[in-house]
Amino acid sequence: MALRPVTTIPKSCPSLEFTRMNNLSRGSTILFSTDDFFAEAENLLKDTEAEWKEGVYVPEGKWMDGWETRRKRISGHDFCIIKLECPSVIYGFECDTSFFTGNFTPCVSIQAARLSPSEENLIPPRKGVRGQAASAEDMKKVERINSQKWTTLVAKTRLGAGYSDTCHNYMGVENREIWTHVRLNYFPDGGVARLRIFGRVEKSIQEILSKRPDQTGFIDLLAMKNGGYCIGLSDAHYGHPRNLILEGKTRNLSDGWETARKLQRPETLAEDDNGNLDLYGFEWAAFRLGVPGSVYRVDVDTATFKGNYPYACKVEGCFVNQNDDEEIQGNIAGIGAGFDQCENSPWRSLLNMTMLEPDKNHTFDGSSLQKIGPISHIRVTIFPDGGLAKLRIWGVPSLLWES
Ligand SMILES: NC(=O)NC(NC(N)=O)C(=O)[O-]
Repeated sequence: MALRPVTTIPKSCPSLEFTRMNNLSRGSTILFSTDDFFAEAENLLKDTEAEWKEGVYVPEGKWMDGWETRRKRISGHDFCIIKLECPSVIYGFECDTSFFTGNFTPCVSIQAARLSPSEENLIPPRKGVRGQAASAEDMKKVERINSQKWTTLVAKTRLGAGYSDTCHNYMGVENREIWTHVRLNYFPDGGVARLRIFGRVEKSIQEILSKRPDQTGFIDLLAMKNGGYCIGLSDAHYGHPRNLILEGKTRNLSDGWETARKLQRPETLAEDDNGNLDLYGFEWAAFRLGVPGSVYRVDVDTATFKGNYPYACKVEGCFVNQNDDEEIQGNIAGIGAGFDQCENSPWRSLLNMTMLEPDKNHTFDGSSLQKIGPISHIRVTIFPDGGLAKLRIWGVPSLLWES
């Protein structure tokens, strides 16, 4: 069956907000917390939405899905230290207080540091057990980290209670330095359900090349762990496109990018006399590659998308000189998305519109890919809607060509 594109007016690019970026809490670890009395700090980093369990109590009190400390009866305040999986630039945070209504932390501040392994070793081994608090001795050890190492990214800020309209508590960050650790300070105590750390991994090209997983010598130029991140999208109703660039196997639909069904779609689908199916729209997501390079293979994986895989997809690339300029990225992300080619669009087709199958990794290389030279950004468009599990852009960093 042939594909017959219909023209749809491209949606405008959503504003370039930090919440579109990777959630760096995935893969991060709690190294220390002053107090885990009601619920352990590890809950802050879970990649699932916070839950409420009506009527469930544990020996310490009400079961809560977050990090909740006891009501302080001594001086001081609670804090925890988080180790990021990779050195990263942080663009913003979300302190999600879901379900903490009478016990949320009234104020937080957030700091970050770039700690050497010997500085990290000053932090005592974590126990992380509900009902316990750090000993005075462990507190002293942590305080040996020079306080000058901690840069305040978010000054003391009041939080909203954990009701659906006030729980999000988004906080932007201007500083673009590279960090290895984050410190969340509660003033003075209480609970937060999730701390989402939005940003991008920053690794040297040498480090990226030293971990080439693929026999062919290609690296995934787009992978989150190599520095790729989302710069714009049309829809993320059930799953965010940042999931496409995560490492590892897809467990279920929540690990992928999934859009809503198109509510304005026709009541019945029709084929014309030549057997062409009328499509009725598209959705797109654009990314900056972690490393600019030439692409040799593209994997489009629909794993676990069985009744909701897209009918077809296409992949485009472009090369932008100032490839980390946030304003430029915001401007190019949605240009000419869908079927239309705008005159001023920098995007070139890498993989022309191709039909997809359910629950399958599709590999495209050789003559299925257009030769468009080195690129710094990638955009995937799906027709008309649905979801993808993973997108892998295998290639050779352009720096290799230059040296
Ligand atoms: N009902 C409560 O939530 N009480 C306490 N918290 C827990 N988790 O029991 C508290 O005082 O913050």
